[in-house]
Amino acid sequence: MSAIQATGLAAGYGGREVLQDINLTLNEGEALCIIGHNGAGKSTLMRCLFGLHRPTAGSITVFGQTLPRHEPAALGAAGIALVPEGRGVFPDLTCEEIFGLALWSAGVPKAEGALRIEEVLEILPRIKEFRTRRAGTLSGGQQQMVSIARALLTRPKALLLDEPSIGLAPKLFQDLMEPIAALVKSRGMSMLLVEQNVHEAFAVSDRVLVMRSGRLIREGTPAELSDHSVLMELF
Ligand SMILES: Nc1ncnc2c1ncn2[C@@H]1O[C@H](COP(=O)(O)OP(=O)(O)OP(=O)(O)O)[C@@H](O)[C@H]1O
Repeated sequence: MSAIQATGLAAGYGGREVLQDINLTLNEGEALCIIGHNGAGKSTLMRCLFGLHRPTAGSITVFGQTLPRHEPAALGAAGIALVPEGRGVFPDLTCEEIFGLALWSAGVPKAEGALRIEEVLEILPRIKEFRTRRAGTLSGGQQQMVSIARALLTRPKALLLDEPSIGLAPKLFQDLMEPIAALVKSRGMSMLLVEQNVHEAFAVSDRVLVMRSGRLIREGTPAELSDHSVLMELF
C-alpha cells in the first residue's frame, strides 16, 4: 500500500503557480528522495503533503484514505510526521521540554511518553549528551537531531524530511541519516526526503524523483540516476 499518494497536484502563492501536475507515491517501507535546485518547489510540495499549504488542484491520500480534513493534526493521527526545513526547534526550551511539548500535543500520556523518549534516545543516543540544554545553544547538527527525535516521538509510519542537510557537514549528515535509514529497513517506516545534496541523499534512498521548476521530471534508482545528464542540467 502507499503511505502517501499525490495525484495531479498543483499549488502556488497568490496566483503564481509553483507546483504543476505532481504525481507521486511514497510506498510503505520505502526511502524516497526528491532532489531539486533552490526554489524548485520542494518545500511547497512538502507543505502540501503535510496539510500546511492548500493545493489548487489534485488530491492526496494517506494509507489509501482521503482524510476528511487534510491538516497537520489529522496527518499526525494518521501516522505522518514532518521534520520542517530550518528545524523549527524553540531556542529557549531544553530538549526535554521540546520532547514534552511534542508528546503533550500528540496527547501521549506521561508514562507512555517517558518510554517513547527512551526509545528515541536509543535510536539517536547522542542526544543524551545535551538533553538538558536549551536548543538555541546547540549546534546545527544537534538541533537537527532534536527536530528528528521530536518527529520520531510520535512513532510515525512515514517521516517527511525537508532538507535536513542544510548547514551540516556531509559526514554529520550521514551520521544523522544512518539511524533513520535503519528504521526504514527494520520497522518498515516510509521516508520522504527532500534534498539539494544529491550525493548524501542518494546514499540513503531506494528511489529518487527529480524536480525542476515545479514539476517531477524524472524517476529512477540512485544507481540509474547517478550518471544521468538530467542531474548535470539541474545542478
Ligand atoms: N510563502 C511564500 N509566498 C510566496 N512565494 C513563495 C512562498 N514560499 C515559497 N515561495 C516561492 O515558491 C517557489 C518554490 O519555493 P520552495 O520553497 O517550495 O522551493 P524549494 O525547492 O523548497 O527551495 P529551497 O531549497 O530554497 O527551500 C519559489 O519561487 C519561492 O520564491
